[in-house]
Amino acid sequence: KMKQSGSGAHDLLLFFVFLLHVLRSPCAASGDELKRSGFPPGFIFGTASSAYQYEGGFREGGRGLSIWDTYTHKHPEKIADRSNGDVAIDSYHKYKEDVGLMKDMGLDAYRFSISWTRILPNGSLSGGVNQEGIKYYNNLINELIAKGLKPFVTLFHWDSPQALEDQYGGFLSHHIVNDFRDYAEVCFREFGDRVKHWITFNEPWSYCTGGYALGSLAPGRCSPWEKLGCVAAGDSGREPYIVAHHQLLAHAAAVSVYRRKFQPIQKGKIGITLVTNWNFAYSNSKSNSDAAERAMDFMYGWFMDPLTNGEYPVNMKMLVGDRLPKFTKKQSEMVKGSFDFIGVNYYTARYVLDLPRSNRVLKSYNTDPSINATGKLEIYKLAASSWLYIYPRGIKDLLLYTKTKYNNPVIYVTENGVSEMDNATLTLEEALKDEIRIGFYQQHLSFLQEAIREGVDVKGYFAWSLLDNFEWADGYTVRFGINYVNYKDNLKRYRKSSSFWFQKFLTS
Ligand SMILES: N=C(Cc1ccccc1)N[C@@H]1O[C@H](CO[C@@H]2OC[C@@H](O)[C@H](O)[C@H]2O)[C@@H](O)[C@H](O)[C@H]1O
Repeated sequence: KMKQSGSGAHDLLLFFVFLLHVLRSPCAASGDELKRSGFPPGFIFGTASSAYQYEGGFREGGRGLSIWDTYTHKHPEKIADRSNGDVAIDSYHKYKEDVGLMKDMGLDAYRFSISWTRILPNGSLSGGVNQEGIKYYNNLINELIAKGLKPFVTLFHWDSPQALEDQYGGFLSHHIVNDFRDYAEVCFREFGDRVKHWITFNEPWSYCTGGYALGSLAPGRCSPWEKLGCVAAGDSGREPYIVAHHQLLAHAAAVSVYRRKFQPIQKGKIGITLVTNWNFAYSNSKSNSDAAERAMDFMYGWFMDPLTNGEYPVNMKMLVGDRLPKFTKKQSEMVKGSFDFIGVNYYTARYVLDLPRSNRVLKSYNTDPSINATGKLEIYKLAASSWLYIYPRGIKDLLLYTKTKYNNPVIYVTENGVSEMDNATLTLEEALKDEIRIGFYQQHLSFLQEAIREGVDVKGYFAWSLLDNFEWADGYTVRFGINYVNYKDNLKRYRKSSSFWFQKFLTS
Protein backbone atom coordinates (compact mmCIF):
# COMPACT_ATOMS: atom_id res chain seq x y z
CA LYS A 1 0.00 0.00 0.00
CA MET A 2 1.31 3.45 -0.73
CA LYS A 3 2.81 5.17 2.34
CA GLN A 4 1.38 8.68 2.56
CA SER A 5 4.32 11.03 3.15
CA GLY A 6 4.39 12.18 6.80
CA SER A 7 4.09 15.71 8.11
CA GLY A 8 5.43 18.69 6.20
CA ALA A 9 8.44 18.85 8.53
CA HIS A 10 9.32 15.27 7.66
CA ASP A 11 9.20 16.09 3.96
CA LEU A 12 11.30 19.20 4.53
CA LEU A 13 13.94 17.16 6.36
CA LEU A 14 13.95 14.59 3.59
CA PHE A 15 14.22 17.36 1.02
CA PHE A 16 17.29 18.85 2.72
CA VAL A 17 18.83 15.40 2.96
CA PHE A 18 18.07 15.08 -0.74
CA LEU A 19 19.68 18.47 -1.48
CA LEU A 20 22.83 17.35 0.36
CA HIS A 21 22.87 14.43 -2.01
CA VAL A 22 22.50 16.79 -4.96
CA LEU A 23 25.43 18.89 -3.77
CA ARG A 24 27.45 15.68 -3.55
CA SER A 25 26.71 14.87 -7.17
CA PRO A 26 29.91 15.30 -9.21
CA CYS A 27 28.75 17.79 -11.78
CA ALA A 28 27.29 20.23 -9.28
CA ALA A 29 30.46 19.89 -7.20
CA SER A 30 32.81 20.44 -10.09
CA GLY A 31 30.61 23.35 -11.12
CA ASP A 32 30.34 22.40 -14.79
CA GLU A 33 26.62 22.94 -15.17
CA LEU A 34 24.52 20.18 -16.67
CA LYS A 35 23.94 21.23 -20.30
CA ARG A 36 22.40 19.53 -23.32
CA SER A 37 25.58 20.50 -25.20
CA GLY A 38 27.47 18.26 -22.77
CA PHE A 39 25.89 15.24 -24.49
CA PRO A 40 27.12 13.84 -27.84
CA PRO A 41 25.82 15.47 -31.04
CA GLY A 42 22.65 13.68 -32.19
CA PHE A 43 21.91 12.36 -28.69
CA ILE A 44 18.13 11.88 -28.50
CA PHE A 45 15.98 13.23 -25.65
CA GLY A 46 12.38 12.05 -25.39
CA THR A 47 9.54 11.01 -23.14
CA ALA A 48 7.86 7.62 -22.79
CA SER A 49 4.31 6.27 -22.49
CA SER A 50 2.29 3.11 -23.12
CA ALA A 51 -1.00 2.31 -24.83
CA TYR A 52 -3.04 1.01 -21.89
CA GLN A 53 -1.82 3.77 -19.56
CA TYR A 54 -2.54 6.66 -21.99
CA GLU A 55 -5.01 5.91 -24.77
CA GLY A 56 -8.40 5.08 -23.27
CA GLY A 57 -11.01 4.47 -26.00
CA PHE A 58 -10.83 0.85 -24.88
CA ARG A 59 -13.81 -0.18 -27.04
CA GLU A 60 -13.41 2.42 -29.78
CA GLY A 61 -12.03 1.96 -33.26
CA GLY A 62 -12.51 -1.79 -33.29
CA ARG A 63 -10.12 -2.48 -30.40
CA GLY A 64 -10.31 -5.98 -28.90
CA LEU A 65 -10.04 -6.61 -25.14
CA SER A 66 -6.63 -7.02 -23.50
CA ILE A 67 -5.92 -8.80 -20.23
CA TRP A 68 -5.68 -5.39 -18.53
CA ASP A 69 -9.31 -4.60 -19.48
CA THR A 70 -10.41 -7.93 -17.99
CA TYR A 71 -8.16 -7.68 -14.92
CA THR A 72 -9.30 -4.18 -13.92
CA HIS A 73 -12.98 -4.84 -14.69
CA LYS A 74 -13.12 -8.15 -12.81
CA HIS A 75 -10.73 -7.26 -9.97
CA PRO A 76 -10.97 -3.52 -9.18
CA GLU A 77 -9.71 -4.35 -5.68
CA LYS A 78 -6.26 -4.98 -7.19
CA ILE A 79 -5.97 -1.30 -8.15
CA ALA A 80 -5.29 1.27 -5.39
CA ASP A 81 -8.23 3.53 -6.39
CA ARG A 82 -10.28 0.76 -8.07
CA SER A 83 -9.71 2.56 -11.41
CA ASN A 84 -8.89 1.30 -14.91
CA GLY A 85 -7.72 2.40 -18.35
CA ASP A 86 -11.11 2.53 -20.06
CA VAL A 87 -10.58 6.29 -20.58
CA ALA A 88 -7.08 6.68 -19.06
CA ILE A 89 -5.92 10.17 -20.11
CA ASP A 90 -7.73 9.87 -23.46
CA SER A 91 -4.69 10.18 -25.69
CA TYR A 92 -6.76 8.26 -28.23
CA HIS A 93 -8.54 11.58 -28.85
CA LYS A 94 -6.00 14.07 -27.46
CA TYR A 95 -2.81 12.85 -29.17
CA LYS A 96 -2.44 15.99 -31.34
CA GLU A 97 -2.45 18.20 -28.24
CA ASP A 98 0.07 15.89 -26.57
CA VAL A 99 2.40 15.99 -29.59
CA GLY A 100 2.10 19.78 -29.46
CA LEU A 101 3.27 19.68 -25.84
CA MET A 102 6.33 17.60 -26.82
CA LYS A 103 7.16 20.11 -29.53
CA ASP A 104 6.80 23.05 -27.13
CA MET A 105 9.21 21.29 -24.77
CA GLY A 106 11.73 20.90 -27.60
CA LEU A 107 11.89 17.09 -27.36
CA ASP A 108 13.42 14.98 -30.16
CA ALA A 109 11.41 11.76 -29.85
CA TYR A 110 8.40 10.01 -28.34
CA ARG A 111 8.37 6.42 -27.10
CA PHE A 112 4.87 4.93 -27.17
CA SER A 113 3.45 1.40 -27.45
CA ILE A 114 1.01 -0.08 -29.93
CA SER A 115 -2.03 -1.86 -28.48
CA TRP A 116 -1.84 -5.39 -29.95
CA THR A 117 -5.64 -5.67 -29.86
CA ARG A 118 -6.16 -2.43 -31.82
CA ILE A 119 -4.25 -4.08 -34.69
CA LEU A 120 -5.39 -7.71 -34.20
CA PRO A 121 -8.54 -7.54 -32.01
CA ASN A 122 -8.61 -11.34 -31.63
CA GLY A 123 -4.86 -11.56 -31.12
CA SER A 124 -4.05 -13.73 -34.14
CA LEU A 125 -3.70 -12.78 -37.81
CA SER A 126 -6.46 -15.25 -38.70
CA GLY A 127 -8.71 -13.26 -36.36
CA GLY A 128 -8.49 -10.33 -38.76
CA VAL A 129 -6.57 -7.05 -39.07
CA ASN A 130 -8.37 -3.94 -37.78
CA GLN A 131 -7.88 -1.09 -40.29
CA GLU A 132 -9.19 1.50 -37.82
CA GLY A 133 -6.38 0.56 -35.45
CA ILE A 134 -3.80 0.93 -38.20
CA LYS A 135 -5.32 4.31 -39.08
CA TYR A 136 -5.00 5.57 -35.49
CA TYR A 137 -1.29 4.74 -35.29
CA ASN A 138 -0.65 6.16 -38.77
CA ASN A 139 -2.25 9.40 -37.58
CA LEU A 140 -0.10 9.45 -34.43
CA ILE A 141 3.12 8.62 -36.30
CA ASN A 142 2.38 11.19 -39.02
CA GLU A 143 1.63 13.87 -36.40
CA LEU A 144 4.94 13.16 -34.64
CA ILE A 145 6.91 13.35 -37.88
CA ALA A 146 5.08 16.51 -38.97
CA LYS A 147 6.19 18.11 -35.69
CA GLY A 148 9.78 16.92 -36.12
CA LEU A 149 9.67 14.14 -33.51
CA LYS A 150 11.05 10.59 -34.00
CA PRO A 151 8.64 7.72 -33.10
CA PHE A 152 10.18 4.95 -30.93
CA VAL A 153 7.61 2.16 -30.96
CA THR A 154 7.16 -0.58 -28.34
CA LEU A 155 5.20 -3.57 -29.67
CA PHE A 156 4.30 -5.09 -26.29
CA HIS A 157 3.78 -3.09 -23.09
CA TRP A 158 1.89 -5.72 -21.03
CA ASP A 159 -1.53 -5.56 -22.78
CA SER A 160 -1.80 -9.16 -24.03
CA PRO A 161 -4.90 -10.06 -26.11
CA GLN A 162 -7.61 -11.55 -23.91
CA ALA A 163 -8.62 -13.83 -26.82
CA LEU A 164 -5.21 -15.57 -26.71
CA GLU A 165 -5.34 -15.80 -22.91
CA ASP A 166 -8.68 -17.62 -23.30
CA GLN A 167 -7.52 -19.72 -26.23
CA TYR A 168 -4.21 -21.05 -24.87
CA GLY A 169 -3.15 -19.14 -21.73
CA GLY A 170 -1.30 -16.36 -23.53
CA PHE A 171 2.46 -16.33 -22.79
CA LEU A 172 2.18 -19.58 -20.86
CA SER A 173 1.91 -21.28 -24.25
CA HIS A 174 4.52 -21.53 -27.03
CA HIS A 175 1.67 -20.71 -29.48
CA ILE A 176 2.13 -17.04 -28.57
CA VAL A 177 5.51 -16.99 -30.35
CA ASN A 178 3.98 -17.19 -33.83
CA ASP A 179 1.02 -14.94 -32.99
CA PHE A 180 3.39 -12.24 -31.63
CA ARG A 181 5.63 -12.65 -34.68
CA ASP A 182 2.61 -12.17 -37.00
CA TYR A 183 1.48 -9.09 -35.05
CA ALA A 184 4.99 -7.61 -35.25
CA GLU A 185 5.13 -8.26 -39.00
CA VAL A 186 1.87 -6.34 -39.56
CA CYS A 187 3.38 -3.38 -37.65
CA PHE A 188 6.71 -3.52 -39.54
CA ARG A 189 4.82 -3.56 -42.85
CA GLU A 190 2.30 -0.82 -42.00
CA PHE A 191 4.57 1.60 -40.07
CA GLY A 192 8.17 0.63 -40.85
CA ASP A 193 8.61 3.18 -43.62
CA ARG A 194 8.46 5.91 -40.91
CA VAL A 195 9.32 4.02 -37.69
CA LYS A 196 13.09 3.43 -37.48
CA HIS A 197 13.38 2.35 -33.84
CA TRP A 198 11.45 -0.75 -32.70
CA ILE A 199 11.28 -2.20 -29.19
CA THR A 200 9.71 -5.68 -29.06
CA PHE A 201 8.93 -6.03 -25.33
CA ASN A 202 8.76 -3.60 -22.43
CA GLU A 203 10.22 -5.06 -19.21
CA PRO A 204 9.69 -8.84 -19.52
CA TRP A 205 10.91 -9.01 -15.87
CA SER A 206 7.92 -6.95 -14.69
CA TYR A 207 5.40 -8.88 -16.78
CA CYS A 208 6.74 -12.30 -15.74
CA THR A 209 7.15 -11.53 -12.01
CA GLY A 210 4.28 -9.03 -11.57
CA GLY A 211 1.90 -11.25 -13.54
CA TYR A 212 2.95 -14.76 -12.42
CA ALA A 213 4.82 -14.55 -9.08
CA LEU A 214 3.83 -11.37 -7.21
CA GLY A 215 0.19 -10.96 -8.21
CA SER A 216 0.80 -7.22 -8.75
CA LEU A 217 0.11 -7.08 -12.50
CA ALA A 218 -2.29 -8.78 -14.93
CA PRO A 219 -3.00 -11.67 -15.30
CA GLY A 220 -2.37 -11.73 -11.50
CA ARG A 221 -1.41 -15.41 -11.11
CA CYS A 222 0.69 -16.96 -8.36
CA SER A 223 0.86 -20.06 -6.15
CA PRO A 224 -2.18 -20.11 -3.83
CA TRP A 225 0.10 -20.43 -0.76
CA GLU A 226 1.95 -17.18 -1.66
CA LYS A 227 -0.87 -15.21 0.04
CA LEU A 228 -0.41 -12.22 -2.30
CA GLY A 229 -4.08 -11.81 -3.15
CA CYS A 230 -3.58 -13.23 -6.62
CA VAL A 231 -6.71 -13.45 -8.73
CA ALA A 232 -5.86 -16.82 -10.26
CA ALA A 233 -4.05 -19.93 -9.05
CA GLY A 234 -0.73 -20.30 -10.82
CA ASP A 235 2.72 -21.61 -9.92
CA SER A 236 5.22 -18.98 -8.74
CA GLY A 237 8.02 -21.52 -9.08
CA ARG A 238 7.44 -22.38 -12.72
CA GLU A 239 5.16 -19.95 -14.60
CA PRO A 240 7.44 -16.83 -14.41
CA TYR A 241 10.23 -18.86 -16.07
CA ILE A 242 7.93 -20.32 -18.73
CA VAL A 243 6.51 -16.90 -19.62
CA ALA A 244 9.99 -15.31 -19.77
CA HIS A 245 11.17 -18.11 -22.05
CA HIS A 246 8.27 -17.56 -24.46
CA GLN A 247 8.81 -13.77 -24.39
CA LEU A 248 12.48 -14.26 -25.36
CA LEU A 249 11.50 -16.68 -28.16
CA ALA A 250 8.73 -14.33 -29.37
CA HIS A 251 11.21 -11.42 -29.30
CA ALA A 252 13.75 -13.41 -31.32
CA ALA A 253 11.13 -14.52 -33.86
CA ALA A 254 10.06 -10.91 -34.44
CA VAL A 255 13.68 -9.73 -34.78
CA SER A 256 14.35 -12.52 -37.28
CA VAL A 257 11.38 -11.45 -39.43
CA TYR A 258 12.47 -7.78 -39.21
CA ARG A 259 16.04 -8.57 -40.23
CA ARG A 260 15.04 -10.86 -43.10
CA LYS A 261 12.08 -9.03 -44.61
CA PHE A 262 12.15 -5.36 -43.57
CA GLN A 263 15.48 -4.06 -42.21
CA PRO A 264 17.35 -4.25 -45.60
CA ILE A 265 14.75 -1.90 -47.12
CA GLN A 266 13.54 0.18 -44.16
CA LYS A 267 16.98 0.46 -42.48
CA GLY A 268 15.57 0.76 -38.94
CA LYS A 269 16.95 -0.63 -35.66
CA ILE A 270 15.29 -3.14 -33.33
CA GLY A 271 15.83 -3.95 -29.66
CA ILE A 272 14.16 -4.83 -26.37
CA THR A 273 13.61 -2.82 -23.16
CA LEU A 274 14.68 -4.35 -19.84
CA VAL A 275 14.22 -3.02 -16.31
CA THR A 276 16.44 -3.70 -13.36
CA ASN A 277 17.27 -2.20 -10.00
CA TRP A 278 20.92 -1.40 -9.44
CA ASN A 279 21.49 -4.17 -6.86
CA PHE A 280 24.67 -3.87 -4.79
CA ALA A 281 26.09 -5.58 -1.71
CA TYR A 282 24.99 -4.30 1.72
CA SER A 283 28.57 -4.92 2.86
CA ASN A 284 31.65 -6.21 1.04
CA SER A 285 31.45 -9.66 2.61
CA LYS A 286 31.70 -12.54 0.13
CA SER A 287 28.21 -13.75 1.01
CA ASN A 288 26.64 -10.33 0.41
CA SER A 289 28.67 -9.77 -2.78
CA ASP A 290 27.53 -13.13 -4.12
CA ALA A 291 23.96 -12.22 -3.13
CA ALA A 292 24.20 -8.96 -5.10
CA GLU A 293 25.40 -10.88 -8.14
CA ARG A 294 22.44 -13.27 -7.82
CA ALA A 295 20.09 -10.28 -7.54
CA MET A 296 21.43 -8.83 -10.82
CA ASP A 297 21.29 -12.24 -12.52
CA PHE A 298 17.69 -12.97 -11.50
CA MET A 299 16.43 -9.53 -12.62
CA TYR A 300 18.71 -8.44 -15.49
CA GLY A 301 20.87 -11.45 -16.45
CA TRP A 302 17.67 -13.52 -16.83
CA PHE A 303 17.31 -11.68 -20.16
CA MET A 304 20.74 -10.10 -20.85
CA ASP A 305 22.56 -13.45 -20.66
CA PRO A 306 20.37 -15.21 -23.26
CA LEU A 307 20.40 -12.09 -25.49
CA THR A 308 24.21 -11.86 -25.27
CA ASN A 309 25.31 -15.51 -24.86
CA GLY A 310 22.23 -17.60 -25.76
CA GLU A 311 22.06 -19.13 -22.26
CA TYR A 312 20.49 -18.32 -18.86
CA PRO A 313 22.88 -17.22 -16.06
CA VAL A 314 24.69 -20.02 -14.23
CA ASN A 315 23.24 -18.74 -10.91
CA MET A 316 19.74 -19.34 -12.29
CA LYS A 317 20.53 -22.78 -13.73
CA MET A 318 21.95 -23.80 -10.35
CA LEU A 319 19.14 -22.43 -8.17
CA VAL A 320 16.09 -23.04 -10.38
CA GLY A 321 17.23 -26.39 -11.79
CA ASP A 322 14.74 -28.26 -13.93
CA ARG A 323 12.12 -25.56 -13.39
CA LEU A 324 14.14 -23.34 -15.73
CA PRO A 325 13.25 -24.00 -19.42
CA LYS A 326 16.09 -24.93 -21.77
CA PHE A 327 16.94 -23.39 -25.15
CA THR A 328 17.38 -25.84 -28.00
CA LYS A 329 20.54 -25.17 -30.02
CA LYS A 330 18.47 -23.45 -32.71
CA GLN A 331 16.58 -21.32 -30.17
CA SER A 332 19.82 -20.32 -28.43
CA GLU A 333 21.26 -19.14 -31.76
CA MET A 334 18.06 -17.21 -32.55
CA VAL A 335 18.02 -15.39 -29.20
CA LYS A 336 21.79 -14.71 -29.01
CA GLY A 337 22.56 -11.30 -30.59
CA SER A 338 18.86 -10.63 -31.41
CA PHE A 339 19.14 -6.87 -30.90
CA ASP A 340 20.67 -3.72 -32.41
CA PHE A 341 20.29 -1.90 -29.06
CA ILE A 342 19.17 -2.56 -25.49
CA GLY A 343 16.56 -0.31 -23.87
CA VAL A 344 17.33 0.13 -20.17
CA ASN A 345 14.68 1.33 -17.71
CA TYR A 346 16.27 2.64 -14.51
CA TYR A 347 14.29 3.81 -11.48
CA THR A 348 15.91 2.66 -8.28
CA ALA A 349 18.57 0.70 -6.40
CA ARG A 350 18.69 -1.85 -3.62
CA TYR A 351 21.22 -2.98 -1.00
CA VAL A 352 21.38 -6.77 -1.07
CA LEU A 353 22.08 -9.21 1.77
CA ASP A 354 22.56 -12.95 1.57
CA LEU A 355 19.76 -15.17 2.82
CA PRO A 356 20.75 -18.67 3.97
CA ARG A 357 19.59 -21.17 1.35
CA SER A 358 16.41 -22.81 2.58
CA ASN A 359 15.52 -26.30 1.47
CA ARG A 360 11.87 -25.29 1.41
CA VAL A 361 9.63 -27.43 -0.74
CA LEU A 362 7.39 -24.54 -1.82
CA LYS A 363 9.42 -23.15 -4.72
CA SER A 364 8.93 -19.60 -5.99
CA TYR A 365 10.72 -17.00 -8.13
CA ASN A 366 10.41 -14.83 -5.01
CA THR A 367 12.68 -17.10 -2.94
CA ASP A 368 14.85 -18.79 -5.58
CA PRO A 369 17.58 -16.08 -5.48
CA SER A 370 18.01 -16.44 -1.66
CA ILE A 371 18.52 -12.69 -1.16
CA ASN A 372 17.12 -9.86 0.92
CA ALA A 373 17.01 -6.68 -1.18
CA THR A 374 16.37 -3.54 0.88
CA GLY A 375 16.60 0.20 0.62
CA LYS A 376 18.65 2.00 3.29
CA LEU A 377 18.99 5.60 4.50
CA GLU A 378 21.71 6.38 1.92
CA ILE A 379 19.12 5.49 -0.69
CA TYR A 380 16.53 8.21 -0.25
CA LYS A 381 12.87 7.30 -0.42
CA LEU A 382 11.45 10.57 -1.59
CA ALA A 383 9.14 9.17 -4.23
CA ALA A 384 5.50 8.40 -3.60
CA SER A 385 5.89 4.90 -4.91
CA SER A 386 6.93 2.78 -1.95
CA TRP A 387 9.38 0.80 -4.09
CA LEU A 388 11.12 3.85 -5.54
CA TYR A 389 14.25 4.68 -3.49
CA ILE A 390 16.06 7.48 -5.34
CA TYR A 391 19.69 6.60 -6.03
CA PRO A 392 21.01 8.65 -9.00
CA ARG A 393 24.51 7.18 -9.16
CA GLY A 394 22.82 3.82 -9.76
CA ILE A 395 22.18 4.78 -13.39
CA LYS A 396 25.92 5.22 -13.95
CA ASP A 397 26.85 2.04 -12.08
CA LEU A 398 24.24 0.03 -14.01
CA LEU A 399 25.37 1.39 -17.40
CA LEU A 400 29.08 0.69 -16.66
CA TYR A 401 28.11 -2.81 -15.45
CA THR A 402 26.23 -3.39 -18.73
CA LYS A 403 29.18 -2.14 -20.82
CA THR A 404 31.64 -4.37 -18.99
CA LYS A 405 29.61 -7.54 -18.58
CA TYR A 406 27.65 -7.55 -21.85
CA ASN A 407 30.15 -6.40 -24.54
CA ASN A 408 29.35 -2.69 -24.62
CA PRO A 409 25.96 -2.80 -26.40
CA VAL A 410 24.27 0.26 -27.91
CA ILE A 411 21.89 1.51 -25.20
CA TYR A 412 18.89 3.81 -25.00
CA VAL A 413 17.68 4.71 -21.52
CA THR A 414 14.02 4.10 -22.35
CA GLU A 415 12.54 5.06 -18.95
CA ASN A 416 13.71 7.05 -15.93
CA GLY A 417 11.47 9.03 -13.61
CA VAL A 418 10.01 9.71 -10.20
CA SER A 419 6.53 10.00 -8.73
CA GLU A 420 4.64 12.10 -6.26
CA MET A 421 1.40 11.19 -4.52
CA ASP A 422 -1.78 12.60 -5.99
CA ASN A 423 -2.74 15.04 -3.26
CA ALA A 424 -6.27 16.45 -3.30
CA THR A 425 -5.41 19.09 -0.67
CA LEU A 426 -3.02 20.90 -3.04
CA THR A 427 -4.19 23.75 -5.23
CA LEU A 428 -3.50 23.24 -8.93
CA GLU A 429 -0.70 25.81 -8.69
CA GLU A 430 0.95 23.86 -5.84
CA ALA A 431 0.52 20.56 -7.68
CA LEU A 432 2.50 21.96 -10.62
CA LYS A 433 5.57 22.77 -8.50
CA ASP A 434 7.56 19.53 -8.84
CA GLU A 435 11.00 20.65 -7.59
CA ILE A 436 11.88 17.08 -6.47
CA ARG A 437 11.41 15.87 -10.02
CA ILE A 438 13.75 18.61 -11.31
CA GLY A 439 16.39 17.51 -8.79
CA PHE A 440 15.84 13.87 -9.80
CA TYR A 441 16.44 14.62 -13.48
CA GLN A 442 19.41 16.92 -12.84
CA GLN A 443 21.15 14.19 -10.87
CA HIS A 444 20.34 11.28 -13.12
CA LEU A 445 21.30 13.20 -16.28
CA SER A 446 24.58 14.25 -14.62
CA PHE A 447 25.48 10.64 -13.82
CA LEU A 448 24.31 9.58 -17.30
CA GLN A 449 26.68 12.15 -18.82
CA GLU A 450 29.52 10.70 -16.73
CA ALA A 451 28.74 7.16 -17.92
CA ILE A 452 28.84 8.34 -21.54
CA ARG A 453 32.18 10.09 -20.94
CA GLU A 454 33.50 6.81 -19.50
CA GLY A 455 32.63 5.04 -22.75
CA VAL A 456 29.12 3.61 -22.40
CA ASP A 457 27.46 3.76 -25.83
CA VAL A 458 24.20 5.49 -24.84
CA LYS A 459 22.42 7.14 -27.79
CA GLY A 460 19.29 8.48 -26.15
CA TYR A 461 17.27 9.07 -23.00
CA PHE A 462 13.50 8.94 -22.41
CA ALA A 463 11.89 10.33 -19.26
CA TRP A 464 8.96 8.47 -17.70
CA SER A 465 6.56 10.12 -18.27
CA LEU A 466 5.29 12.89 -20.57
CA LEU A 467 2.01 13.04 -18.62
CA ASP A 468 0.45 11.73 -15.40
CA ASN A 469 -1.29 8.49 -16.34
CA PHE A 470 -2.76 5.14 -15.19
CA GLU A 471 0.04 3.70 -13.07
CA TRP A 472 -1.03 0.01 -13.08
CA ALA A 473 -1.60 -1.23 -9.49
CA ASP A 474 -1.51 2.38 -8.25
CA GLY A 475 -4.13 3.61 -10.66
CA TYR A 476 -4.16 7.44 -10.69
CA THR A 477 -2.92 7.81 -7.09
CA VAL A 478 0.71 8.40 -8.10
CA ARG A 479 1.87 10.93 -10.66
CA PHE A 480 5.01 10.45 -12.82
CA GLY A 481 4.17 13.17 -15.32
CA ILE A 482 6.49 16.00 -16.29
CA ASN A 483 3.15 17.51 -17.26
CA TYR A 484 0.02 17.40 -15.08
CA VAL A 485 -3.35 15.89 -15.95
CA ASN A 486 -6.37 17.28 -14.14
CA TYR A 487 -8.55 14.23 -13.55
CA LYS A 488 -11.22 16.52 -12.12
CA ASP A 489 -11.45 18.78 -15.15
CA ASN A 490 -11.73 16.93 -18.46
CA LEU A 491 -8.17 15.55 -18.27
CA LYS A 492 -6.82 19.02 -19.06
CA ARG A 493 -3.04 19.12 -19.42
CA TYR A 494 -0.86 21.64 -17.49
CA ARG A 495 2.92 22.05 -17.61
CA LYS A 496 4.70 21.32 -14.29
CA SER A 497 7.90 23.17 -13.33
CA SER A 498 9.91 20.19 -14.61
CA SER A 499 8.36 20.68 -18.06
CA PHE A 500 9.81 24.19 -18.26
CA TRP A 501 13.08 22.95 -16.76
CA PHE A 502 13.37 20.35 -19.56
CA GLN A 503 12.59 22.97 -22.22
CA LYS A 504 15.41 25.16 -20.86
CA PHE A 505 17.82 22.21 -20.53
CA LEU A 506 17.15 21.13 -24.12
CA THR A 507 18.34 24.50 -25.46
CA SER A 508 21.35 24.77 -23.10
N1 LIG B 1 6.56 -0.11 -13.17
C1 LIG B 1 7.54 -0.69 -13.61
C2 LIG B 1 8.18 -1.88 -12.87
C3 LIG B 1 7.30 -2.30 -11.73
C4 LIG B 1 6.46 -3.37 -11.91
C5 LIG B 1 5.65 -3.77 -10.84
C6 LIG B 1 5.68 -3.08 -9.63
C7 LIG B 1 6.52 -1.96 -9.47
C8 LIG B 1 7.34 -1.56 -10.54
N2 LIG B 1 8.18 -0.33 -14.74
C9 LIG B 1 7.89 0.87 -15.49
O1 LIG B 1 7.63 1.85 -14.51
C10 LIG B 1 6.67 2.88 -14.77
C11 LIG B 1 6.36 3.47 -13.42
O2 LIG B 1 5.83 2.41 -12.68
C12 LIG B 1 4.98 2.81 -11.67
O3 LIG B 1 5.83 3.04 -10.57
C13 LIG B 1 5.18 3.22 -9.34
C14 LIG B 1 4.36 1.99 -9.05
O4 LIG B 1 3.85 2.05 -7.77
C15 LIG B 1 3.28 1.93 -10.10
O5 LIG B 1 2.38 0.88 -9.84
C16 LIG B 1 3.97 1.69 -11.43
O6 LIG B 1 3.07 1.75 -12.49
C17 LIG B 1 5.43 2.29 -15.42
O7 LIG B 1 4.43 3.26 -15.56
C18 LIG B 1 5.86 1.76 -16.77
O8 LIG B 1 4.74 1.30 -17.53
C19 LIG B 1 6.82 0.58 -16.53
O9 LIG B 1 7.47 0.29 -17.79
